Amino acid sequence: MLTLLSGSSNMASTDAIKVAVPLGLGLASAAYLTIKLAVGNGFSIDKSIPMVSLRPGDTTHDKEYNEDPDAFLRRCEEEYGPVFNVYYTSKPYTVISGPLIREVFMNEDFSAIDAIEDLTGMRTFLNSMVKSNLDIDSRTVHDIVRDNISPNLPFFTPRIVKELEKNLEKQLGVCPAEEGGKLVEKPMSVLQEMVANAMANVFVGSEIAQSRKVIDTFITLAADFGALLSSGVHRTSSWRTFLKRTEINVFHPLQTHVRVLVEATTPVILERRRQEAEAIERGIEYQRPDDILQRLLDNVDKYHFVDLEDVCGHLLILVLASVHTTTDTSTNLLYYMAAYPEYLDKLYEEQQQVLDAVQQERELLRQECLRKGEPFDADTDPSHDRDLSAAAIKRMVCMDSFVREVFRSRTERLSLMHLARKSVRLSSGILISKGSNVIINMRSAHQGPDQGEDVTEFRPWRFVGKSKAATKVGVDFLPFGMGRHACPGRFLAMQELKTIGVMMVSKYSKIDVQDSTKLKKTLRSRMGEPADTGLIFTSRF
Ligand code: HEM
Repeated sequence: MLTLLSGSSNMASTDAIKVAVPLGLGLASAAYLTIKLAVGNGFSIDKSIPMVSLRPGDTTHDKEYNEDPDAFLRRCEEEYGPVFNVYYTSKPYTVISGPLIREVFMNEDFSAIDAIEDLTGMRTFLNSMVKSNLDIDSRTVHDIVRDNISPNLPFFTPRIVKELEKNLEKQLGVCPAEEGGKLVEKPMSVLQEMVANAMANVFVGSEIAQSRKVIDTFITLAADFGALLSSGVHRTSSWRTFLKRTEINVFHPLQTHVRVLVEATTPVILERRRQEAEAIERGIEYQRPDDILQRLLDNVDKYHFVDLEDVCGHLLILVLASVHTTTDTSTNLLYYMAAYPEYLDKLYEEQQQVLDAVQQERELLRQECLRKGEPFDADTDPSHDRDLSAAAIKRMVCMDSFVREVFRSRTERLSLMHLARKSVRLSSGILISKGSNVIINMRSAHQGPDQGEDVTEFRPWRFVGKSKAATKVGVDFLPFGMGRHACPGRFLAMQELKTIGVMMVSKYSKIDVQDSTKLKKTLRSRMGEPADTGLIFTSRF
């Protein structure tokens, strides 16, 4: 049986660390975008790869890119074709565009995790929270999500909806039109509470999720992690990097969060064990709590965990991958709703139509039950007719398309770098030599011919009727990567994002941006970049 606690408890206060570089594991590349680095491995040795010309006075391409990423990349593609070299964030990258992108994601010799590790030393930080699965290529967290979260979303959805609703009510509530609505200067903090509580409920169960300390850990972990990471990457020499990594290895600063989770989970696990033993003694079936913590405890051998600290460390890696990414994108979704108010009523109408249809179908089932003299069950209980179930949300195709279009429009144009572990020759004949870095031209993917018309415009119904659900990854949709390493949490993330969207349009008829001059910049903000203007919400009723 799993030992609850090991003897060691390397701890250090993270109080001194105030700098926040928000981060999710899968989006470590996004964190990378927030930091400028002056070291690199050099370009591929293939001299046929063209180098993009620099503007007079520029020493890297950063300035030109940042002024207008689309215009810069269009120029590069027109002048040099699909593969070209740039200095981006002061670092040498070979940009891969169009159909060749697939060859990067489908070839295990290109490693995203190596590229991130090379830049940030992220593994040292993650490994400071866990004791097993320390290999850089470990798939454990991926497998935990794939095996336990994605297939069980319909069961988790009612809890997610309840938490999102409760916290939206608590944080925002009624915003009367006659009072001019309610200004929220930092909408992200509203979403943070909603998402952290929903995730906590799924990950550790409702009892532990009631702990304010646990919720705070879910919220601040990404910031603390980002702070450590950024202090690790502002390095000028390998000596400083070595010192930083040694410090992490010795003091384990993220252990503060592990301790919080261990302390909160220990009494609950002991009580669960007591109840299980009692059930066995009485010969009755033990109702296993349905959360990820319990599933991990039940599969200690499968995932090679060594003790509860280790289980909690893995849960926190999951938190890192999920809470901030989902909070950030749902906040951004609200800014899109503010920017395109003309679409909100259609989204509201869609949800009413779907819920009406579900209600009618359930009414037919009820009549059938009455005819047969059978009692009502979960599928027929009238009090759940208008629940935002996973099945109901799935039928809201306009909302799905809206969210996919937000991702298509917002996603950073150069992203998801990969390091070549071995030299790779692309089908075009170009050689990406071992140790060099490639980066994906998202513009070519997200504004390519597959996207239909007006590819530079926001067209929220672009994907309706096209069998391109927001979770469907491919070379035409890369916010979650693709191939073997594609984000396994996207099903949960999308479920939450769409639920948040549905709740927002049903409760609020209008979302206005506080300072409309800042709106355009906010829509294209990078993952983790705080919006510097608030939102004004007006209740629908
Ligand atoms: C809007 C929210 C999210 C975005 C934009 C996002 C994006 C990404 C991206 C771009 C990757 C890297 C894919 C690649 O290397 O090709 C990734 C990986 C990952 N994501 Fe997410 N993610 C989100 C939410 C989540 C959630 C909710 C979870 C967990 C429940 C999660 C768990 C993971 C894990 C475990 C990986 C590593 C997969 C691997 O290396 O095999 N993500 N994510």
